[in-house]
Amino acid sequence: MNELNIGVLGGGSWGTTVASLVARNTPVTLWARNPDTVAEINDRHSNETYLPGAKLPDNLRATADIMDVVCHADVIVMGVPSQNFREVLMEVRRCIRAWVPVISLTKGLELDTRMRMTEIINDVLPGHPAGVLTGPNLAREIMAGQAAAGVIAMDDPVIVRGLQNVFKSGLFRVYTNTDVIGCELGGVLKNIIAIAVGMGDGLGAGDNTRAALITRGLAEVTRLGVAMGGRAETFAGLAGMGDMIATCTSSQSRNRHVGMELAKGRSMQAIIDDMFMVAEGAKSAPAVMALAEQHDVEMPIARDVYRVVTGETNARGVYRGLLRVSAGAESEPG
Ligand SMILES: NC(=O)C1=CN([C@@H]2O[C@H](COP(=O)(O)OP(=O)(O)OC[C@H]3O[C@@H](n4cnc5c(N)ncnc54)[C@H](O)[C@@H]3O)[C@@H](O)[C@H]2O)C=CC1
Ligand SMILES: O=C(CO)COP(=O)(O)O
Repeated sequence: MNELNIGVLGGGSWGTTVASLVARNTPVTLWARNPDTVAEINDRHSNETYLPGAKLPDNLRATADIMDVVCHADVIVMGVPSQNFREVLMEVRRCIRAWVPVISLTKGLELDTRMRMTEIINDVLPGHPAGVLTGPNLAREIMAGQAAAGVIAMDDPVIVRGLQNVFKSGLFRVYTNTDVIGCELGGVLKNIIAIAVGMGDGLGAGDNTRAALITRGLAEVTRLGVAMGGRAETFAGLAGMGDMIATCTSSQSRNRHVGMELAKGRSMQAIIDDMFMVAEGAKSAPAVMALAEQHDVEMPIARDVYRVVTGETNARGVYRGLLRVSAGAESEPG
């Protein structure tokens, strides 16, 4: 592969992990806004706050100067949370070079506009190829050297194959896809189902219940995703079912953790106040419900999560409701 300079923006769990993967293939610079994080990555090759115990590659360089990264980058990788995505892109716009692709790692929607991250990229940086790297990829596990697979999705089948080589390595298999909408929505929407599963697990639901929630959750996620322009088969792949399984069953998932805490009767605000990492599902829930309404798609599990997250009801009330609902055909909502 010709050497490309990759700029990764966001020094949290996933930005640092993806930068570490890329460092095996090509030069990479990581921008973190916190100077202490930058110093730790450069001097001690660690990021203990977000990836405790992980040894980062010696050739991973970090900087607190975003222009230092963007002005020289051949590819920009965005690893900041969804609600901060646009403001960081506005900075990127100041010196990004022509036609440099921008790849999102972010699994959320912008609350005010309900936009996906690649839509924001097209909005702020028109003409730059936009894509998403997604799939069942829990950061700490990947840093621990366990095998995983992801998907890179872009409209252009040639560019996406070129960028596949930037991210893939022996233990991180990267597939390509041209369904950007489907891949992106798979990552966004599973977070809400993971909150539902966390609530069930926290209330002592059984393995059968979890399997039912995941399966019916995937069905409603697929319905909205297809209504918004994604392909149904994408939701049966790594970006859909794969990420749904990983997030809904892992004790490492922040979204599932939120559900478990809600099951204790705690308020959303109290839970968020105790977390220093992002749980995108709680943030995106209102935007997802608005999109479901706009596209006339029924999402009963997501709606229940939304009602709990906004304090309209509590996890126990929703769980009792779930047991009362009578079922129709499996192909129907509900
Ligand atoms: N952690 C994981 O396993 C995975 C996370 N993701 C997605 O990646 C995105 C980022 O998540 P994580 O890295 O896990 O979150 P995190 O909570 O570990 O880190 C977020 C980072 O963004 C930084 N940040 C926040 N606002 C910023 C701003 N305005 N300017 C610059 N930096 C800012 C924070 O300082 C922090 O370093 C999320 O959308 C998440 O859903 C996707 C796949 C795996
Ligand atoms: O997206 C993820 C794994 O693929 C990470 O999920 P959480 O944000 O719930 O930790």
